[in-house]
Amino acid sequence: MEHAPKAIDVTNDVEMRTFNFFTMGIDGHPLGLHLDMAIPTILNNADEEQQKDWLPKAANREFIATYAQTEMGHGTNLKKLETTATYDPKTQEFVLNSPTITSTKWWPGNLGKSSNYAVVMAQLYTQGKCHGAHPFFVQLRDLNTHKPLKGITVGDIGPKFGMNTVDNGFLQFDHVRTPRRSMFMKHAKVLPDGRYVPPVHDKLNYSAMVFIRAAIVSGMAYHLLVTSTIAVRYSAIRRQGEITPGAGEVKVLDYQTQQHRIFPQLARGLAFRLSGQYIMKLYTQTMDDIRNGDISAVPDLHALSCGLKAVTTHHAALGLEQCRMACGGHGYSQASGFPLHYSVAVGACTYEGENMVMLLQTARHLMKIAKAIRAGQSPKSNKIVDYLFHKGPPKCLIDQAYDTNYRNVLESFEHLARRQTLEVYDKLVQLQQQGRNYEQAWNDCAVELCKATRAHVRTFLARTFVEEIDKISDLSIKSVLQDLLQLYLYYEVTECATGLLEDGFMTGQQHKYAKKKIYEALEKIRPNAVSIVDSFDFQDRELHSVLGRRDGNVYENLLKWAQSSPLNKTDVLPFHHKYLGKMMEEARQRSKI
Ligand SMILES: CCCCCCCC/C=C\CCCCCCCCCCC/C=C/C(=O)SCCNC(=O)CCNC(=O)[C@H](O)C(C)(C)COP(=O)(O)OP(=O)(O)OC[C@H]1O[C@@H](n2cnc3c(N)ncnc32)[C@H](O)[C@@H]1OP(=O)(O)O
Ligand SMILES: Cc1cc2nc3c(=O)[nH]c(=O)nc-3n(C[C@H](O)[C@H](O)[C@H](O)COP(=O)(O)OP(=O)(O)OC[C@H]3O[C@@H](n4cnc5c(N)ncnc54)[C@H](O)[C@@H]3O)c2cc1C
Repeated sequence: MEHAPKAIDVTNDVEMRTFNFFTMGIDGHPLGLHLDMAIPTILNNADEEQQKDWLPKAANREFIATYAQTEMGHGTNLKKLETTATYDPKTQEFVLNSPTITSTKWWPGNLGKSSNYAVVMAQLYTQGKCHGAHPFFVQLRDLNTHKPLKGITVGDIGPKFGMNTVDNGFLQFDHVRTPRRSMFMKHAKVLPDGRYVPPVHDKLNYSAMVFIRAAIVSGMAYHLLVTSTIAVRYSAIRRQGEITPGAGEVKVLDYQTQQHRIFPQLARGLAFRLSGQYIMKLYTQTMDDIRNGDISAVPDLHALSCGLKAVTTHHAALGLEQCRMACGGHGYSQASGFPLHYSVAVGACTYEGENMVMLLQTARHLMKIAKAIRAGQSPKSNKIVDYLFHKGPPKCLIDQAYDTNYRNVLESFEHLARRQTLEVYDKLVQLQQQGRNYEQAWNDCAVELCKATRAHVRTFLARTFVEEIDKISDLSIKSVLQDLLQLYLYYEVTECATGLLEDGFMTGQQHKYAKKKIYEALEKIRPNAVSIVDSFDFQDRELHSVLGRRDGNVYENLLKWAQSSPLNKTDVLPFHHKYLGKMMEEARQRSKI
């Protein structure tokens, strides 16, 4: 029986339970976009009167709304969205139109068959001028018959890589009229006579995307912790091969390679959860500030949410695949749950802002800071980026005898982020001095810009993990989490080793030291591994996995699962005699000739 120390209550909180509702619900939940994007849009973009009208009905589920922004021809470049909303002052209505095939709204979740309302992002035209993409709250289907309203063509976009129980849909408008007040009017407005009133910040209409980007960080934590649970539990019952000849087959979890494959995903899951809580708090605080007229935190929130979303989704996608591969053949079965979790999780690398584009958004923010640093300005007491202004130690100190609170490791991450940020900034300047325009220079530095963002986000994730573990008072829990923290930090050191070795900051000896600390951490985590994942208290139904069952009865239940397949309802299927049986009979006849 695996060692069972005290449970660790890391993810057993309401939010993660809520997340499960969202995420597992996303795979087939008709209210997914209603809850995740339509309601946040109403909360942050509807004025008081609109909120009074729409919010109670939305919360009461008197209708189902989606978030229809992406079009067949454009997802990233919102400036080029083609759906138009043209104001008609005579009737005080907007006319929504899909002028081209590529303007067809394409991808919105639950649009195909479930939703009867949508937040529609459209280019706003009034008094002959285009004011860019703005959100409108539009009814799509009759509330009683659920039939599409006049001028609206809507349907499902067909099977996808995953999430095939979500009716992602398409939507076309043929000069559909909607009242002036269907435009979200908290930030920008169009007056009855057609005059446009601009918002205090032209990106406040994008807040629903920011909410999801922030929420996705915890979402990725959830996916990593779920799949690590499956992989750890299965690896603790699966026996295969011997370590000591003649001593009997070992649990595959005793192989160092198995630990090196799974435990870092566990550690990253915790790291992402802690940063996920931070960014969600920053989102909530920023939305409150905006309500009070203070938009100062908007750029920080945008930059951090884009970077965290891109990094955590990427690592979650890789980590889930590692957990699957660690479970051998049964990991490839639908019975494992991995296909479901993976196909839901990896969608987040694309939706809510494709990862490359998100990394580059954060890089825009970093380049502004680099410019200020090169201009000799001092930091503006912003804990997320202040370290970039500081001069860290000239050499890596991770192998010093005492590294209180991993200060030396954090300074290594800070060094890499600082160097990468400033070097790519200097290259940007140099290319422009050589005659390239800014946009071309930017594109020629894009890969290095993405690296700067990754290094910056790594620093944030690591610092947050260290700070949050330091706050834990229960020493038995703290010691277990410190093992995971040690693994996380030194694993990240090896992951960015090229950057640390490139300028001689870290030595090969120190890289070897980092690896030693990883192997040490793996050994310390091994006896607690099953208890750590059990402490997450995921229900078997959440895991969707025969391999990850809490009772560990994999083999009996794997056979039961297989036998329940429709294919096994009868011993001989009709197709046999119709095709294979006939083919073999004919072959036998031919061989007798
Ligand atoms: C009950 C509540 C319980 C709590 C719930 C939490 C539970 C906790 C646990 C976990 C929850 C997990 C949930 C997981 C989620 C599952 C559900 C998922 C459903 C979602 C399905 C998918 C939906 C979609 O995909 S919606 C469509 C998404 N599309 C995009 O993201 C488009 C990407 N493109 C853009 O955003 C923009 O085009 C751009 C940013 C790339 C470029 O902007 P643009 O204006 O076009 O041009 P640019 O010149 O680059 O920018 C100009 C300046 O504006 C700044 N800026 C841009 N965007 C923003 C912004 N959003 N905010 C602030 N500032 C912005 C930019 O930095 C530029 O500034 P600068 O100063 O000039 O640099
Ligand atoms: C599962 C799922 C659910 C979705 N749900 C919704 C929804 O509910 N509502 C909604 O409105 N949308 C939704 N989407 C659409 C999603 O938001 C878009 O797919 C996403 O924004 C990317 O846009 P795109 O698909 O047009 O790709 P593109 O923007 O065409 O990008 C294609 C490729 O080009 C690269 N690229 C594009 N622009 C740049 C650039 N400036 N610099 C560098 N590289 C660039 C990208 O990195 C990407 O690799 C969903 C998508 C998926 C997969």
